[in-house]
Amino acid sequence: MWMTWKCAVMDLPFGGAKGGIAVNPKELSPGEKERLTRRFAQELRDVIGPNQDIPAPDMGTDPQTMAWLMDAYSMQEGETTPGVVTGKPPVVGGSEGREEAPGRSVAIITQLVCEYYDRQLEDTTVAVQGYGSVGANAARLLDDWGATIVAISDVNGAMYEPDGIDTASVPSHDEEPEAVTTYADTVISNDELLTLDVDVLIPAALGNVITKENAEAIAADLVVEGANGPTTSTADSILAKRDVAVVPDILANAGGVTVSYFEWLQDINRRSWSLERVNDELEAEMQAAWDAVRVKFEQRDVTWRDAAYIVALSRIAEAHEARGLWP
Ligand SMILES: NC(=O)C1=CN([C@@H]2O[C@H](COP(=O)(O)OP(=O)(O)OC[C@H]3O[C@@H](n4cnc5c(N)ncnc54)[C@H](O)[C@@H]3O)[C@@H](O)[C@H]2O)C=CC1
Ligand SMILES: O=C(O)CCC(=O)C(=O)O
Repeated sequence: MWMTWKCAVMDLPFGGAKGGIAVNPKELSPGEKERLTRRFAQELRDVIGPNQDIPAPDMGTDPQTMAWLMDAYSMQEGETTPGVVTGKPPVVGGSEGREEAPGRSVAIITQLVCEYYDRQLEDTTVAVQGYGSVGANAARLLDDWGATIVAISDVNGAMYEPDGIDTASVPSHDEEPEAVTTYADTVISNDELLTLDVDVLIPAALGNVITKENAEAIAADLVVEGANGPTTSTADSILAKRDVAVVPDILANAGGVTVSYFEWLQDINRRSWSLERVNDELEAEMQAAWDAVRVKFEQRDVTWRDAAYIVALSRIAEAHEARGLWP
């Protein structure tokens, strides 16, 4: 479901996804779907071994996991099928820049939304929950671009430095798992991080962390969603009433699916792109999606989330109409 929204808001003609396979499940009969799912789980089990847990998609998965998925599927096909999953290591058909892409898109959108509200990044304080693929890459880019990152966290708690953290010196989840607090002089809890008085809050770890219990206490002016679904719908309404701008996940972290789309293009064309090209094209796609959402935000006087849904749903409706599926 996330992928449908993200592809629609980014305008990507793409069926593949990290952790998914490049078929549209809607085109499969229930029997085919069940057969494929069972075959795939068994193949994955064969590749990673009987005593290993199959990792949940996304959080905790890494490029190697995606290479296992490609291998499992390719064994069935009798040939290497790199386009079947994305997020693979570049050496086996992955894309340069895919790992950093969701964090990069969060940083790009944060910069654009700050510009929109006439806020210079140099004068902007940011707190980031989660210091993994999404959170660490977003924090480091915003730090490079001049923002002051005052708090970052992992599952053990948060590092808090009101004068700004040198994000390059704190290892990300991938570099040294769950190490953030061991590098901190001042440790606060994840709950405290969420209610810090900062300009921008980026929840980039888990879903459902901004809830009706803490929405009144969110002190940031802007929330940019790095994780999928970090804000419950009740909390979303509370934040809207309080005029806290919330830029939704389906736009902000869509760099992941966008570079997955680039990866798929590279795989089916058997041609790899440079990191520079990936980053340039990602920036162009993010700018275009931001512009489309901003236009609806202004025209319809809705929240950023509703504006993104309007863009996505209009494109889906247009595609249905073009196919003649509706009278
Ligand atoms: N990696 C990707 O391609 C994309 C990921 N996302 C979403 O972003 C979120 C984060 O994913 P990744 O960065 O890939 O995961 P990751 O596994 O690289 O990092 C997760 C981070 O969250 C921290 N964390 C875990 N439980 C926590 C808790 N209870 N409280 C605070 N921090 C906690 C971990 O310690 C780690 O620092 C997830 O919601 C994921 O669905 C969204 C789009 C793309
Ligand atoms: O790479 C993709 O296609 C999906 C990325 C992802 O995990 C997400 O957008 O939630």
